[in-house]
This record gives sequence, structure tokens and C-alpha cells, in this order.
Amino acid sequence: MKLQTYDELLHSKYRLTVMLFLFLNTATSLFFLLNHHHQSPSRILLPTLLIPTMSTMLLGWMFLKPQAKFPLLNSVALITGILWAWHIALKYELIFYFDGSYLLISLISIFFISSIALSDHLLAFCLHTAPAAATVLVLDNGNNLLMILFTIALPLTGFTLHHFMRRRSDGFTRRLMSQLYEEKQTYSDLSMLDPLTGLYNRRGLKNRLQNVLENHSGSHFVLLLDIDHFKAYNDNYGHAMGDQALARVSVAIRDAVRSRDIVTRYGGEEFLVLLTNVNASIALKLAERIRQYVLDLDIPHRFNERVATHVTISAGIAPLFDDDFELALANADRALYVAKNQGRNTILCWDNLPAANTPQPADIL
Ligand SMILES: Nc1nc2c(ncn2[C@@H]2O[C@H](COP(=O)(O)OP(=O)(O)OP(=O)(O)O)[C@@H](O)[C@H]2O)c(=O)[nH]1
Repeated sequence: MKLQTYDELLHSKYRLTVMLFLFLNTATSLFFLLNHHHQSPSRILLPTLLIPTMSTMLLGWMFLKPQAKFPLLNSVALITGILWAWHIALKYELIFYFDGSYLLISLISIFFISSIALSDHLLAFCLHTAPAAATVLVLDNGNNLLMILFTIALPLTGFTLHHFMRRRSDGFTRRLMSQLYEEKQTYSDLSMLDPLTGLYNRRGLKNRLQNVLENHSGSHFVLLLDIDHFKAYNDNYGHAMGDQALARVSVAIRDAVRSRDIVTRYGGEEFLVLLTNVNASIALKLAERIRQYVLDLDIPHRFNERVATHVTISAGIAPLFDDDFELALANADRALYVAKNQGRNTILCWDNLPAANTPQPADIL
């Protein structure tokens, strides 16, 4: 799960909260409307009519446009809270006997809606309950002060504590998510690199190649490079020295090309460079520069028979046509094969191969 999807989850939770809140307000006000006494003046119906009208309109809008920005929960909570307070005040005028129960029941109803729908939204909870609580306190005129204060304080204290606990756990989840995401990113990056040389491995190449091909721009060349007589180097200088030579050759290759070129350790002592957005003559120049840089490393190699007394490389180069990487690779491989046969420390371009030099497996020295 990405951070983005976690945010999406929170967003959809918020949307459901708003919808639940609107639904509960609609249901409660409809209940009051249905239980309306026929002899009561119709003016007391006004707030009870406004609540479901506003709520159903917002609900309908949220259903029809699920991607749209939702109404601010705090504003909706405050408006419905004021309408409920108005409803309580109007209805209180009609009650001729008073034992405090009407005000308490009204207050508990408002707290009931808030507790179910707004448990994760302390501010909206306060905005929705405060107008009714203040109205009840004023209308009660101190007769049931203790009882009303208790009815207000108990849920409020509970919700405040709940809110802070929730914020702590949300913060923890968010930090954990971003740490996991960063670690995943690091492992993903590392899985694309060769540990000995720090160059891309085949997986890294595949990933980068995909990006290059998606951009559809320019012409690209595949350059396949192989260290000459490396088996003899290993056999005579040891595997550890062989590793060192590989690492140094990798640096030389990386230094010789441009930052936009993709340098890969393609096999043991074989490298692949994808020269991007380049024409044939520049591609050849870059390949030649690699050959020279490797030679300039002056890594002694007495067993590089008939080539040089230092480590050298041979390379085959081929253009990437029609995004067909496999074909370009096969052509570069063919050119490399011929370059090896022509004496090594050589760069050969695929379209310059002499016809007679069609490679045969037995030709490899
Ligand atoms: N030190 C070291 N050697 C490696 C590594 N990977 C492959 N090699 C060696 O590279 C050598 C490749 O030898 P070959 O494929 O026979 O080719 P070559 O001797 O370079 O001969 P040509 O390519 O024909 O010039 C083998 O001896 C492998 O053991 C590595 O990571 N470290």
C-alpha cells in the first residue's frame, strides 16, 4: 500500500462520515416531523424541515458526484447544530409542564447523532452540540444545571481523550507508512544495481529501457562490451584482482559516456551500454572513447596475448530499430563476436560487418 492509497482511504472515510452525519440528521428530523402534533403552530416545523432538505440535497450531490470536493464537515455540523438549537427553543415554548426531561432528551438526541457520526472529528462534534447545549442551559434557567452539565461534560471529555489517542495512532501509522515506502523504494533501487560495480544489472536495464522506449524520441544504440582474455586474467592474478579490474573498468565506461546513457553490467565481464538519443557517428565516438579510457587505466595484463600488455575491451555496436531491443542486442553481439575474432581491443559496428565474417561458434578463440 502506498502513502497515496492511505490518503485515499482516509478521504473515503471522511466522505462516509459526512454521508452518515447527513443521514442521521435527516432520519432524526423526519422522525420529529412525523410525530408533529397537528394543533401545534406550523412555524415550529421550519428548522425540522430545513435540516432534511439541506441534508438530502447534500447527500444527493455527494452520490451524483463522488469525485467532487465534499462539503466542509465543520460548516455542515455548525449549521445543523444551530437548526437543532432553534428547534429545541421553538418546541420548548409549547411545553406547559416542565420537569427538565424534555431538554435533557433533546440534548441527548443531539449528542447521540454526534457520537455516532463525528467520533473522529472533535471540532465538528463541538460545533454540532454547542448551540443545542447553550440553548438548553439558557432555557433550563439553572433548574437542572448539574444534570445538564454532566450530560455535556461526559461525552465531551470522552471524545477529547479519544480524539488525542486517535491523532497519536494516525501519526504513528503515517510515519510507519512513509518509512515502509522509503525502505521499499531503497530495496527496489538496490535490486536494480550490481553490487560489485554499482552499475545497473539486467533488471535495472529493463526498467530504464522501458522509460526510454516510452519516450519514443531519438535514435538509440546498443553497445555490448567484453573484457579481453579475462579468464586468463583471473587465472593468473586471482579472482580478487579480477573483481578490482572489473570495478575499475566499470568506472571507466561510466566516465566515458554521457549521464543519459544507461550503463549495465550485463554478465560476468560483459557490459551493455544503451546510448540514448544519439546518431551513429557520435555513438561510435562514445564507443571508441570507452575503449581508450579502459586502455588508459593501465591495468597490467601480461596474459592478454597478442593484444596488449594491459586490460582491453572489445565491443559490438548496433542501432535500436523499431523498439526491438532483442534484435539490436543480437546484432551487437554478432559485431562483438567479429571484433573478438579480428584481434580484440576493437570496436565494430553491426552494419559494417564484412560479409565473409559471419560468425561460427568454432571461431571463438
Ligand atoms: N573476478 C571475476 N571474474 C568474473 C566475474 N564474472 C565472470 N568472471 C570471469 O570472467 C571470465 C570470462 O571468461 P571467458 O568468457 O572465457 O572469456 P575471456 O577469457 O574474457 O575471453 P574473450 O572474451 O574471448 O576475450 C571467466 O573466467 C569468469 O570466471 C566476476 O564477477 N569476478
